Amino acid sequence: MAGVTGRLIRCWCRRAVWGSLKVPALHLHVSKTAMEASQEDFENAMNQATEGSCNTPRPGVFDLINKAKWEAWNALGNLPKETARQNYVDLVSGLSSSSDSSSQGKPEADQKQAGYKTVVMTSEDSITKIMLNRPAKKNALTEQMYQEIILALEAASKDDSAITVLTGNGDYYSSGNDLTNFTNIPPDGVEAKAKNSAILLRDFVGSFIDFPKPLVAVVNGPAVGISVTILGLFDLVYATDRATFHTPFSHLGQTPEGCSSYTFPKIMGPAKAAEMLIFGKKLTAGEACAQGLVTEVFPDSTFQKEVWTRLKAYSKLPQNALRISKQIIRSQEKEKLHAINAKESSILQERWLSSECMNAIMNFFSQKAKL
Ligand SMILES: CCCCC/C=C/CC(=O)SCCNC(=O)CCNC(=O)[C@H](O)C(C)(C)COP(=O)(O)OP(=O)(O)OC[C@H]1O[C@@H](n2cnc3c(N)ncnc32)[C@H](O)[C@@H]1OP(=O)(O)O
Repeated sequence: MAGVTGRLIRCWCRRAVWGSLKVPALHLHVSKTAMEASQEDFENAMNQATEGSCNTPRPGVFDLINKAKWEAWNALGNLPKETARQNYVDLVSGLSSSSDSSSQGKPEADQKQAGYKTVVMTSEDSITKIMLNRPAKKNALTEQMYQEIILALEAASKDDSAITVLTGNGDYYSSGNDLTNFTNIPPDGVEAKAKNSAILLRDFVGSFIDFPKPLVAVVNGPAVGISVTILGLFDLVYATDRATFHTPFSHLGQTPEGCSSYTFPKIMGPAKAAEMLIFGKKLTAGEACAQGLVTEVFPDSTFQKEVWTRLKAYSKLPQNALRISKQIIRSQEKEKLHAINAKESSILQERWLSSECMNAIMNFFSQKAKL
């Protein structure tokens, strides 16, 4: 903790608390089919799609395993970001359909998809589950996690599942943005960092706005910050009675994102939305349900069983009808949501450079101030 605090104070002296966001050109050549691809192929494709072309020093001659991995990643060369992402998604989607055909007679088989480091993506019973997987850090969202969730949603949108679920591993759903995202200064400066983070935020929220199938949040515990705001973009939100919903933006010198400046007043009315988004009132699961943010609350002891039984039944409904109904509803205001997302992201880009925001983050790390 002393190291983190010292680093933050040094950053503060330089008027910044930002981390180095990797926004390199992304490169990937995928020539194998999904069935031919190995775990290492998936890892290299994922590296390429999230981190860009090989950017680490070549391992020493005796480090045989890492040297082989490095050479495979390096061999992928240079491709534009969008191509790298698309190639990764094609590889993963291909795996999903080939696995489905090869596992006929074993329809219950849980198809775990390779390559992700911060989320676990599985498909079973026509449901694709994306599970946030940093339980020791309360599933706080790192930059890599935002990027992997974007990729996972893109893959889920193309696989043959009927429903997609986002949930968390461990006692938290998510503690929101990982505050260490703000701790290192990149060589190109704090303003560039803020700009790149705003782009990542806009892309992340945009992938929820555009998601074409029914999207369900299985809120397995407390939720904070952006993990709460994006709930307004889900089709169903099931919560354990242990969950709480907290958007402490003013406490952090920040402002609402995830389209919540629009969706929350619409869902719960302006007064209740203001209490959450401006004054940081934390809601219990029951309160969030009464205000329309949560669809239904379940006792923690039976939460997983009841929710998955419900979702399995829903996933048997005709898939095209599910998808088309979702799209009719979303199409009413998709453009508006994108405009709101862009505006919220651009306002946050400014807020992240403010002394209010920097002080709040330093406070968290130096004093271990809890929300
Ligand atoms: C691309 C950028 C996009 C940005 C989009 C913007 C989004 C805005 C937001 O999301 S605002 C919300 C930000 N979140 C917070 O401020 C939460 C901060 N965390 C806490 O207050 C607490 O950790 C807690 C209340 C969530 C949980 O408290 P508890 O006592 O139960 O647990 P610990 O504090 O001991 O947590 C265990 C370890 O996890 C680390 N951790 C938890 N949350 C975060 C986080 N958001 N960022 C960074 N680290 C987090 C915590 O520091 C502990 O680590 P340690 O074991 O190494 O000490």
